[in-house]
Amino acid sequence: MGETEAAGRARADALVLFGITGDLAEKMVLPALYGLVSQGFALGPVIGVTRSAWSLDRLRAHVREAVSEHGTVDGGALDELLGLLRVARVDYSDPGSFQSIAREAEGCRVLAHYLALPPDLYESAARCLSEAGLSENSRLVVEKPFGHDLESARALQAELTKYFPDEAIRRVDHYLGKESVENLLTFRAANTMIDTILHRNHVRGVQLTAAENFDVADRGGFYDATGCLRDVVQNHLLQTLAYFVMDTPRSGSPEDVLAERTRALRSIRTVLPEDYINGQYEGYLATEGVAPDSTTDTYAALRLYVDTDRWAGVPFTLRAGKSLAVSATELAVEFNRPVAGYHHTVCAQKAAPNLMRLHFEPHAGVTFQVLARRGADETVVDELTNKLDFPHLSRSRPYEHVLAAAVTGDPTRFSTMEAITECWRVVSELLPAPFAPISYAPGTWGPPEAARLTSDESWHAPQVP
Ligand SMILES: NC(=O)C1=CN([C@@H]2O[C@H](COP(=O)(O)OP(=O)(O)OC[C@H]3O[C@@H](n4cnc5c(N)ncnc54)[C@H](OP(=O)(O)O)[C@@H]3O)[C@@H](O)[C@H]2O)C=CC1
Ligand SMILES: O=C1O[C@H](COP(=O)(O)O)[C@@H](O)[C@H](O)[C@H]1O
Repeated sequence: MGETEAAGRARADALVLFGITGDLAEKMVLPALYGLVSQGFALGPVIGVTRSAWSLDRLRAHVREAVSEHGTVDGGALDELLGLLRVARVDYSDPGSFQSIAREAEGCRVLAHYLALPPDLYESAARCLSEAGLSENSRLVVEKPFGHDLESARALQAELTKYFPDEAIRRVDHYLGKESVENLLTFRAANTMIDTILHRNHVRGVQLTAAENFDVADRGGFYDATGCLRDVVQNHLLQTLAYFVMDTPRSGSPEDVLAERTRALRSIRTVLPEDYINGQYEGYLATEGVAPDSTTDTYAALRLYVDTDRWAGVPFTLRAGKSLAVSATELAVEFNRPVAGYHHTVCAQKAAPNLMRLHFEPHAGVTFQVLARRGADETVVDELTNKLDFPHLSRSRPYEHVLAAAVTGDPTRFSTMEAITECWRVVSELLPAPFAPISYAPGTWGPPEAARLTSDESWHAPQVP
């Protein structure tokens, strides 16, 4: 292992948390740190970095409140987390001020710097860390989004690698921390009967839906500059798809998993504008922080193809959106219909196709939908479904995995630069949006026009209990 690689992989003695006072920290990062401590994860000091003159007591009160808001709290674990906290005050225009971090991290050898900051601060934070001598032997973890398009992602990478080697940079995509998403690979690789039929010879189409039944709420400013395609499709959905279509890696080593996942992304064809539908829910323009004439997408649907021997020619349709009918994430595999001409398949040809639905949220599991003869009349079939729950996968909290990996150095649960480059490339023809979004009513499934992207002019609505 070379020196920089060792630095990129070494376990961090301390977590340096930029943006500890912010929204993401409050909603995700702090509850996840509590979760890790309560599970016995060996977490070192957590150095909260802020521009404000927060005392340690104030930070502890903030963390206590953030953690308590997210469910029942075990006093012992919370006290343990509060005991790990330290606070450092910085000024992003003064690299010298970053010595405050060095003082709090005294005695620590490897630092994991987690930037839960607005993305336009990544570069100055990385530069100040470097100038303060805090980049050596350390890791830089940056939140999403990584760039706004292919060009800006490359520019950001060029800036960050001036201060941290690529091996020491981790780019967060919390879907890579979801066990139900990782299970796509396990489920296929471990079940040969399933893996065998997941092939262009048997599959008519695949649909991936990530629906949310709530609106952009108080994130109008962020969302209006981002839109649905950039917010969840370019990253979360493409990474999920990669887990589904990738070849089984030779081993579970980070090198092998990352190489196959990236190879899968590379094999996704760039999406053409005619294979894209964008939408905007009615009422979006009245959201605080949204431009009155905004054309930002709150819904995106697209059709793409995966150019591998296994998947060539199979249409994959992806859709995501806010203010839709339900909140659910699901991947539905639609199998070929039976051949025509046999009396016992006449009804079956018109019935629903065989489906395998892989549920990620709200409850992980798999549902099989098959046909069986109804009774005396051999030509009549019924649709039967059977669901297997994966309750242990539903309980997973992705930020716990992301933070644990930030500390341990495991790169598997992050996006590589190559993967990010491929993801931006896949949607590059859709940025900026080639047409204005189609309006849709909140609580529906988005623009009906998107049905034309699917193999049968209809989407399989995700199943929710
Ligand atoms: N919020 C969310 O739900 C999600 C957020 N993300 C990503 O996480 C990151 C953080 O997001 P979020 O927590 O919402 O961001 P916030 O706007 O809440 O900002 C986080 C912290 O950054 C510091 N900060 C904010 N603005 C400035 C500024 N102009 N100059 C210097 N410091 C500033 C503040 O800390 P202080 O003043 O204490 O220094 C603030 O508490 C972003 O990259 C975002 O894209 C990703 C997924 C979801
Ligand atoms: O990154 C984001 O993801 C969430 C959806 O995440 P999930 O784990 O709840 O599926 C999305 O709501 C948000 O807009 C986006 O920024």
